[in-house]
Order: sequence, then structure tokens, then C-alpha cells
Amino acid sequence: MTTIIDGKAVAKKVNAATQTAVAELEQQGIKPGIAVIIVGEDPASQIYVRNKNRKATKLGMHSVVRQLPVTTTQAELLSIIAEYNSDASIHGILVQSPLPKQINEPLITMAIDPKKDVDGFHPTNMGKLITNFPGNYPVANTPRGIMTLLAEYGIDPAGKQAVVIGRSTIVGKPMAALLTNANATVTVAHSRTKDLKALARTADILVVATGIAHLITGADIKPGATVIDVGMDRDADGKLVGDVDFDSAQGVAGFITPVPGGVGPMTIATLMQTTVELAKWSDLSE
Ligand SMILES: NC(=O)C1=CN([C@@H]2O[C@H](COP(=O)(O)OP(=O)(O)OC[C@H]3O[C@@H](n4cnc5c(N)ncnc54)[C@H](OP(=O)(O)O)[C@@H]3O)[C@@H](O)[C@H]2O)C=CC1
Ligand SMILES: Nc1nc(=O)c2c([nH]1)NC[C@@H]1CN(c3ccc(C(=O)N[C@@H](CCC(=O)O)C(=O)O)cc3)C=[N+]21
Repeated sequence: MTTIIDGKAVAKKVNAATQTAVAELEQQGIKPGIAVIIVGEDPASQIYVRNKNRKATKLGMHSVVRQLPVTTTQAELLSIIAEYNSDASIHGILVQSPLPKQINEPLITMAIDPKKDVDGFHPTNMGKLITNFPGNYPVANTPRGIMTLLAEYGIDPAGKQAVVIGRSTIVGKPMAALLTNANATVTVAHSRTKDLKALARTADILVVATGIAHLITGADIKPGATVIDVGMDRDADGKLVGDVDFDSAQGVAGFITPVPGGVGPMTIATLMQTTVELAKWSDLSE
């Protein structure tokens, strides 16, 4: 029997807690604020940014969307980041990826104040994650949301074999670090991995984040495994599908996240959770 992990339901729970936290901060005169910067008109990015803005406003936060032309220069983007770094009403800054070619993404990531790095991509925060540093710092929202899903469904990574397919800064690498910190034995696979499917079959926890529709099918899954599908892909008919072929995986996997309604809603809910935490922490220090 396969349990379908309900990302929407867990996101709702996380959002309810966030709403309470926002109300508590209001008593202290703090309104959590998020600034999302988007460069260019990529339609998928537009949808994500709109969803984030809507959710932040709904939860009672201050939300700013800064739409910039695709021709924006590195210097212009840096100066806008500097503006939000010194804006006390903004606690979280998110620069939506992908960015156009003329922008040097790592340098943009570095320019964000680590205390306002709501994506958790800054090397300071990534370094803390890798070293399992104690204390408060932001962690990439998609992998963090996945850890929340695992916890909600009583899936403890400790002692399990985990395979993460994909090694991006946004998903694969922080996912591997979180699973390692949670005492899983983690293998990270990517486009140069040999015999990917045999490797996938060794996984008790399989996280797939490649952007390749239906890369993994039921035949590549260990019976009873937990399968987390991060992919946001389009099939030949333009329908939103994941990196996992849900139909063949169902019946083999023990637990599986659907697309849509799995990891995606958790990413947004966790982003809101992180924004509130950054607002809270900004009051604790300095
Ligand atoms: N649901 C959500 O909240 C989110 C969903 N996404 C979605 O997740 C997917 C991945 O995103 P992201 O990590 O940003 O993507 P990237 O393109 O940055 O990274 C993709 C990774 O997959 C690897 N890969 C590509 N092809 C293969 C293959 N045939 N076999 C094995 N590995 C392969 C790449 O390997 P190499 O490094 O060698 O190139 C790379 O490490 C996308 O569909 C994206 O839209 C992303 C973020 C959040
Ligand atoms: N700096 C940065 N941070 C990000 O976190 C970031 C980013 N850039 N660039 C793009 C990716 C992608 N991403 C998603 C967010 C929500 C859904 C989501 O809500 N998905 C819904 C469906 C959405 C739909 O219907 O299209 C679901 O899966 O149910 C998906 C993907 C965040 N990303």
C-alpha cells in the first residue's frame, strides 16, 4: 500500500503556525517583511512569485515584489539588494532564479545580508548547514519543507539509505546536508552518475530533483521506499508533472509526494515560516 504524502495539508498546518507567530510579533510592533526580486518575465517564475506574494499578504506580512527588466545589469541588481539590506521593514530578501546570463548568480547570493537570506543560499548559511552549526540561521526552504513532510509522516532518516538525485544549491546539496545531519547515509547523484537506476533502487528515501519529467519509474524504486518528487516539469501535453512517474511508482513506494500538491506547497509555506523566523531573530540580536 502506498501512502500519498499530502503536501497541501501539511503546508496548511505550517501556515496556521506562521499566522499565529505573525500575530505574536505584531504585539511587539514587528511586521515580518519579505522582498522578492524578479528579473525578466519567465512565465513559471511569474506564477511562483505571485503565489508567494499572495500567501505572505494573506498571513499578515509585509510583501514587496520588485519586477525588473530582463536587461537589468549586475550593478543595478546589487544596488537594489543594498537598498533592501538597509531597509528595516524587510527581513527576508529572495532573488528569484533563474537569472539572465549577464548576472553573476553567486555574487548576487553573496551580496544579500546573511541575516536576510530567506533562501538560505548565502555561503555563510550554507556553511552553517554543512557544519550542523548550532543556533539560528536560514536553511533552504524546499529541502527544509521536505524534512517537515518526513517528520509529519513519522519517517525518521536515521540509519536509512538516502539517495538524492540532483546537486543544485537550491535543492540537492542542502537536501543531502539535512539528511546527513539527520543521520541518514546519503548518496548524491547527478548527470554524470553511472547506473543511476540501480543506485535509486538502493534508496530507502529517494529524493528526485533533476527537472527531467518521469526520469524515475516504479521499476527504479525499492519496494516500500519513501519517494520525494521535487520536479516541476511539463509533459508533452503541457501538463505539470514531476521527475517521478507517479502511476508506476504508486503501488511500489511506501510513501510518495504527488506533483502538484506535494513539495511545491511546502516550499511556499516554509518560505513564510523562514521569513517570520528572520523577523523574530532580527529582534533578538543587535
Ligand atoms: N517543488 C519545489 O518547490 C521546487 C521545484 N524545483 C524543481 O526541481 C527540479 C530541479 O531543480 P533545480 O535543483 O533547481 O535544478 P538544476 O537544473 O539546478 O539541477 C538539476 C540537477 O539534476 C541533475 N541531472 C540532470 N539530468 C540528470 C539525469 N539525467 N540523471 C541524473 N541527474 C541529472 C543535474 O546534474 P549536473 O549537476 O551534473 O548538471 C543537476 O545536479 C526542477 O524541475 C525544478 O523546477 C526546484 C526548486 C523548488
Ligand atoms: N530564489 C529562489 N527560491 C526558490 O525557492 C525558487 C526559485 N528561486 N526559483 C524557482 C524555484 C521553484 N519554486 C517553486 C515554488 C513553489 C511551487 C509550487 O507552489 N508548486 C505547486 C504547483 C504550482 C503550479 O500549479 O504551477 C505544487 O507543486 O502543488 C513550485 C516551485 C521555488 N523556487
